[in-house]
Amino acid sequence: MPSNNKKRKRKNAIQGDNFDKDNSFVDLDSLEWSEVNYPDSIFMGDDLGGFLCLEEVDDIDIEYEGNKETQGKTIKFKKVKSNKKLSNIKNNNSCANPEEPLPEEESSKYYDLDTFDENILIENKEMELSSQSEKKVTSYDNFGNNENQHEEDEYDEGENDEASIEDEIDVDSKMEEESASTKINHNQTIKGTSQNAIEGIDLSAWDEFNLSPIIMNGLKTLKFDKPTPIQAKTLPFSLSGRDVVGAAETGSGKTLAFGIPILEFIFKKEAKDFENQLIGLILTPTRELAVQIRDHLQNISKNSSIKIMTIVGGMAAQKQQRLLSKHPNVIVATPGRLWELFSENDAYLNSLRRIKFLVLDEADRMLETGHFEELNHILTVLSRTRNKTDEWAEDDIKKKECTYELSPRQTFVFSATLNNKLKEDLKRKKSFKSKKLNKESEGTMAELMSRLEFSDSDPVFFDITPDDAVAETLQESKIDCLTKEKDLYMYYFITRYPGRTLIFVNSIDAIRRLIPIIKLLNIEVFGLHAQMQQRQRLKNLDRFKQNPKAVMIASDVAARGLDIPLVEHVIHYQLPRSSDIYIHRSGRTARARKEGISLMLCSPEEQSLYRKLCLNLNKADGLRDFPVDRGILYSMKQRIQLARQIDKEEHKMQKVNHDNDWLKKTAQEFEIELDDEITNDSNRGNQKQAKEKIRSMKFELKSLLSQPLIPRGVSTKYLTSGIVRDLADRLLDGSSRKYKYY
Ligand SMILES: Nc1ncnc2c1ncn2[C@@H]1O[C@H](COP(=O)(O)OP(=O)(O)OP(=O)(O)O)[C@@H](O)[C@H]1O
Repeated sequence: MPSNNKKRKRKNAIQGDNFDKDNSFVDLDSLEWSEVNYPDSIFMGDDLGGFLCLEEVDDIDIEYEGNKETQGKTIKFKKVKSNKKLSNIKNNNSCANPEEPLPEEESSKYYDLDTFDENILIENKEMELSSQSEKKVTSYDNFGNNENQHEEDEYDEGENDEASIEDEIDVDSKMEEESASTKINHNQTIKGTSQNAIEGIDLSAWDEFNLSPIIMNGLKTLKFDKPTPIQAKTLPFSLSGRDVVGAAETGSGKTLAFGIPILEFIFKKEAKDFENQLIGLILTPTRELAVQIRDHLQNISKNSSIKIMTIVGGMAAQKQQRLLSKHPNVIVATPGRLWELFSENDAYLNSLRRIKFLVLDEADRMLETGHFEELNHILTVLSRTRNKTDEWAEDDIKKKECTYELSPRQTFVFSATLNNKLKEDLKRKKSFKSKKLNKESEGTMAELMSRLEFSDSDPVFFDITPDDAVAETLQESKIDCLTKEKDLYMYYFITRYPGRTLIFVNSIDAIRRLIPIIKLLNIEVFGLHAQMQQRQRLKNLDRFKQNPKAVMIASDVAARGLDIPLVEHVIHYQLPRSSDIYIHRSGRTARARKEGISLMLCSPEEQSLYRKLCLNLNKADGLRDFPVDRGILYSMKQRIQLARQIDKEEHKMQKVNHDNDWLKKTAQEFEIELDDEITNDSNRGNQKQAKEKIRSMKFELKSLLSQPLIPRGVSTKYLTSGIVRDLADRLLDGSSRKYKYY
């Protein structure tokens, strides 16, 4: 054992288990030891004789050397290669160490999601996963396995997934199949689809745009009888070749405002002119949004031979490489993965330089940490002035001369939240063309705009965001309550107004704390945050979409752009850090002129943030108080308290089990016989008691849940004046579902 007075634990020391035997012997002190965490109770009271801590090391094999007499006397250590790392990561993801549930106060501590990009966390983990699985795939290749094997490995992340999710992730595979099939002549397609098109929908409002039959059929099938205001305003310009910057409320149809001109450009051409050419690049801040945009564009161009693909992190890079080799016409991407795949490939970089359309969706979010660096690289590649100037010189980007003439490119920038300063500049037709910017402009929208190198000296700018920046059909409200009462009011709202509800929190710990409690209360609930595997994220989204009464607890990874059909309510369990986040979170409901409620749960500690938000949102009078029927709160409180208690006890038990398992395993490895006292085996009786307690509490909760919620004493329901009361009343009598379209 090493001489530094520390006991060390050997890990992965099973001979012949995934080990590469060709490695040579090593000196143990030269290895990367890492400290082992163990429960404090383990060595309590022992005379540890100078013991400091336990350390472990991965990928070491032990060999015993010597002849018959001396066998086992000499130990040698070999550094070996193991593929256990991948399975460790997988295990860590699928079964986190049980911990004590966090108290509300703690789990409500803020991660500043304006600056903290969860994607970076997951990206690192996934990069590791991805490179591991790629290595695995490559090694299969060496053994001569066929491509089907790759398919199995692509999402090698543990669980068996349902077909629906496979479908969702795998729409890109359809591109693969389609590109292999005979190319479709667009005129034939038009004939085919018009026969299937839904009759009886008047599309005359679209006539002025003279759209191709494929898109008209798509609009008909989707029953989009007229353009939304942002579409009506921007299409005449974007279709005639102008650059456009558009700001419009959430859910107002911005995707087609930038999507139609790209598709139209492709459909107006002969298939042979574009079939292998990358025409459009759409950059988005999140993966789910990229997948959603691709689906939306595919839906509108059904039965055409257009190839639209997503390039996003969290999905197998190998597969995305393979799809890229099929020459997509439109790529919807997150900047990070796009840069990862394109930066080392000159052919890809050249195809980027030739694009005819560049779109930045949710442009302002792209400025945030985690996106801007890669976006910067991409814009440097796309820059037309780069070869003539050293203004944007960047060491790590290959400065290859373009040997061909760059064709004109249209640029579209869209968001629901462009800042006021930028709007002012755009209104004043301030030119962003390659102007020198001062230090303060670094990383701002102004810098981004100048980097975009619009073809227009003044891009067309439309700002149709309402004064308070949220949809007219959104009813905004708040409940003032103590932090510890938030669970109760959340439960009150979701039971009193059942409907598809998205609950936003500011930390992943809060998601982990709330999900089991809501589950115990018999409500179907899912989580969505960036530390989740991409596959699990899509799966949860899919399930949430399928159940009209489901609840999803999400971090702000779900705040931008996601178009989930009929999200009726958004709850801000914790206040958003900025008014932009508030707008995007709330914008997950009340989309496409449908009604929706946004409810803020505001604790006393959040009051000053609340006032700032109202100021920025032009809501001098604040938000309306949501009417609460206090009569039934008492019975709800009992349920919530019981659910929280059960959850706490379950965590406690899991933790004891987990510690015991760890201890036994460790002792086995060291061949130490453990005392009953230490292993907690003597506590078996306590464990049994705890189980019994949980069982009886669950029984009690079940009985409470089966009883109707009866108001206690006289109902003290009070209703505030105005629209929220009206909406709450209408929600109660079920008459609020009026679906209006533009
Ligand atoms: N012309 C139309 N008529 C009716 N519905 C439409 C029309 N255009 C788009 N929609 C629908 O409106 C919804 C919102 O559209 P979209 O996702 O493009 O909004 P958005 O403005 O990009 O929102 P966000 O800012 O939240 O990303 C979608 O379900 C879309 O199918």
